[in-house]
Amino acid sequence: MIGRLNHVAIAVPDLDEGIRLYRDVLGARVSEPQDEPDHGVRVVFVELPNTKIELLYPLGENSPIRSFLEKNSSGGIHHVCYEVEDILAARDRLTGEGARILGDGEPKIGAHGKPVLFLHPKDFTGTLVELEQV
Ligand SMILES: C[C@@H](C(=O)O)C(=O)SCCNC(=O)CCNC(=O)[C@H](O)C(C)(C)COP(=O)(O)OP(=O)(O)OC[C@H]1O[C@@H](n2cnc3c(N)ncnc32)[C@H](O)[C@@H]1OP(=O)(O)O
Ligand SMILES: [Co+2]
Repeated sequence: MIGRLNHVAIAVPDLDEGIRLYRDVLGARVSEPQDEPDHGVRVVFVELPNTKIELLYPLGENSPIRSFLEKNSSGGIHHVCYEVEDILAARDRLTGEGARILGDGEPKIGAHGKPVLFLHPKDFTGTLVELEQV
């Protein structure tokens, strides 16, 4: 059911420093920061030949990454995003398997303008999983 790895997300305590590290030190192509108020994050995409790295910085008081950064003060890998062809079919199959969909269970539009869902990290060996319909 899952397809390609769309991105690996890294939460960062300092977005400018994250951009500097990926652009100037590692020599990658890095997008302009974009605010995603529906998701409570500011994001930057690092474009690699085979996938993307999403640098995440909290936006707003209720950012879902705030407590993660409190526990991981240097930042850290926050989630992996797998592509699916049909997000509602994926959701129904996963809920049938007992996995918990985060939020209200309905897809939101993600940073690429496509529907996304998140699965509880405790149901996937401690890793927060995002699904994106492509
Ligand atoms: C723009 C979009 C896109 O790409 O298109 C995005 O990616 S937006 C990316 C940002 N959006 C999201 O992450 C949305 C989905 N995330 C959420 O709903 C939340 O972050 C949760 C995953 C439910 C965690 O919420 P919160 O940190 O407030 O809860 P909590 O501190 O009580 O954590 C509950 C337990 O889960 C663990 N936990 C929390 N975040 C985790 C993570 N990222 N990876 C692995 N484990 C994690 C905690 O350590 C804790 O375990 P212990 O109890 O063992 O200590
Ligand atoms: Co993401």
